[in-house]
Amino acid sequence: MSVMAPSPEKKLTGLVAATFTPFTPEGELNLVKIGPYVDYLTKKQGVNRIFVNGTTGESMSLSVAERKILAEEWCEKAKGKMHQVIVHVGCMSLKDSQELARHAAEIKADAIAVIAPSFFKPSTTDALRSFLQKVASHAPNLPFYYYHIPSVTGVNVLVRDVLEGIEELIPSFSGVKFSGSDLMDFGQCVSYSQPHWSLFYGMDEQLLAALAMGANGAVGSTYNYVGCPVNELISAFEKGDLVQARTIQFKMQELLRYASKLGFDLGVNKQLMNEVSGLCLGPPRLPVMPCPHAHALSITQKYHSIFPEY
Ligand SMILES: CC(=O)N[C@@H]([C@@H](O)[C@H](O)[C@H](O)CO)[C@@H](O)CC(=O)C(=O)O
Repeated sequence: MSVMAPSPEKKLTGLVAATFTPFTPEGELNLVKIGPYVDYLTKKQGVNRIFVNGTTGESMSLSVAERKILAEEWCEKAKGKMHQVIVHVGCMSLKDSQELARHAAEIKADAIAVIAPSFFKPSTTDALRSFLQKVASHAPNLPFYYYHIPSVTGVNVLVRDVLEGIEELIPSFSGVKFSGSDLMDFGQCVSYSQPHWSLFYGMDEQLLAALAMGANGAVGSTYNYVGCPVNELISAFEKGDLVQARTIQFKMQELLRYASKLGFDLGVNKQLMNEVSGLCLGPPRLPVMPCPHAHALSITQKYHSIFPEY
């Protein structure tokens, strides 16, 4: 199989929303919501890139068949509207991950990402690198991102070590979605990064620090509903207006701090999105619990008091 180097004009930058998976009240996929969801992100949130079937999308609670249907629908509805659709294909099983990688290539996704398996965890960095290589090789022409999220996977390797000579192993390697708090490791990844790679930061509450460290952009759940202010944060940072960038980051932190006191988990996060967007994306899937109504109202009020203009 021939391997295409990722084209520089497709280099990922800016804000990427990690999408929620729309469910019916009965817990089945609710595909009719995906078209309006894409329009909401592009028109109301100024977000033109999506990361689907990730943590926010509850990928690990979905079947392989459901993940394929979702990936297809996201790619279809995003056509001509979104700049990029990245499909997360990581699973506990290597075979399932490879199947999803091949499928992502078939449906012409723009890129794939893979999380570390977390039931049987890779015992060494090399074991993780081998897993990633075996998945990437099933979609050799798609840009490939390693998805680091140690708070969820418990796989706390240094990403910089994962990157050592990685293009010899994975020629399609294109960067990292770094959802960890270790900014030294992140900085070392930036320092080692190749010009065509993208290093995306995924702890939304401290994006500004990652931008200062050299992040090319951000992937996160909150960009579903704070896309506009965070785009302003990035612009302010690029203009060197740190006071304005900090003001926006602090507002986001205030919202998340408030929500955390009420137990900010995926169920609460999804309900906040439902309230703010009006999209009715349904409840989360068990074992994630739906958000208590009173909490959702209280956090939504806080959102509107912090971001009255949106
Ligand atoms: C643990 C977790 O869910 N992290 C989120 C963040 O966006 C997170 O919700 C945010 O920083 C608030 O804590 C993302 O990194 C996850 C993500 O991008 C994804 O859905 O794949």
